[in-house]
Amino acid sequence: MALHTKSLADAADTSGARNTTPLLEAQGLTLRHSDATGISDISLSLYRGDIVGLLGLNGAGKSTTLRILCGVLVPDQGSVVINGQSMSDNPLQARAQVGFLPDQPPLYDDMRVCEYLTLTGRIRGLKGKRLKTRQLQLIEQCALGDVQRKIIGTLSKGFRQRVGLAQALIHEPAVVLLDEPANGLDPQQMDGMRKLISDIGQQQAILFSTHLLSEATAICNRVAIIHEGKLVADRPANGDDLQQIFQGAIS
Ligand SMILES: Nc1ncnc2c1ncn2[C@@H]1O[C@H](COP(=O)(O)OP(=O)(O)OP(=O)(O)O)[C@@H](O)[C@H]1O
Repeated sequence: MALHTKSLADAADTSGARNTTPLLEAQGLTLRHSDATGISDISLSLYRGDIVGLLGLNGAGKSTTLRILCGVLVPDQGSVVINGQSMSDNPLQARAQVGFLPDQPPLYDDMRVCEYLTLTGRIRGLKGKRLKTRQLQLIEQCALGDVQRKIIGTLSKGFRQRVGLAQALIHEPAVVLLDEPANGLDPQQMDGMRKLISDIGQQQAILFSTHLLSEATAICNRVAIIHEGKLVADRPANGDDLQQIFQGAIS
């Protein structure tokens, strides 16, 4: 796994990606919930080929950050630009370039998997041959072939996550945001999810949240540590000091 992690980091670093415009640029994001919790002054950039783990404990602010980045929440302060489109000035154009898998996948339990992918594709503006092609690609990529005719409500947690991921990817977004995609999966399903994230991260930029440092270092080229609403580190995932930094931040 260490070798795999290194190859991902190298792929991102040797592609010249750092010389290009970020696919996602967040500056000074601040949001206070009614009870004064939330996030404060979070800045983050993602480039093509980045797979970044947003690592933090329960309540650290991971979901709040991801929801702001995908345009579901509006921050009190700060800005988000997705592939050159400002989330505040051009929200439709910016949101069209983001795929989001929330912590609870937004599924319709009484639909079949293939019907759901048709629906979510249409919502994202796909139709005709393009829609059919993307459905077929995602059924293969997310290994949904055996369940494509099944009712979503009958699927296991792992397959529900895969369907949720497929809806996040259907419009080929520049930026993919995943809120604890491996949560509740068994080790085999977790391996499958990691492989999927590694595959899609080659062409896009991915930010996913996790509680686990091991999860982040397994597939990411960078790890951003969030604690009590603040970003306390943003480092290469293969840095020897990550464990120490994470322990220091949360103790
Ligand atoms: N809608 C809301 N209203 C009030 N407080 C909220 C709301 N959403 C989140 N919070 C609070 O903001 C803080 C950050 O929550 P958030 O869900 O972003 O954390 P998280 O890192 O995703 O946590 P977890 O790992 O448990 O999902 C927490 O203290 C949470 O209770």
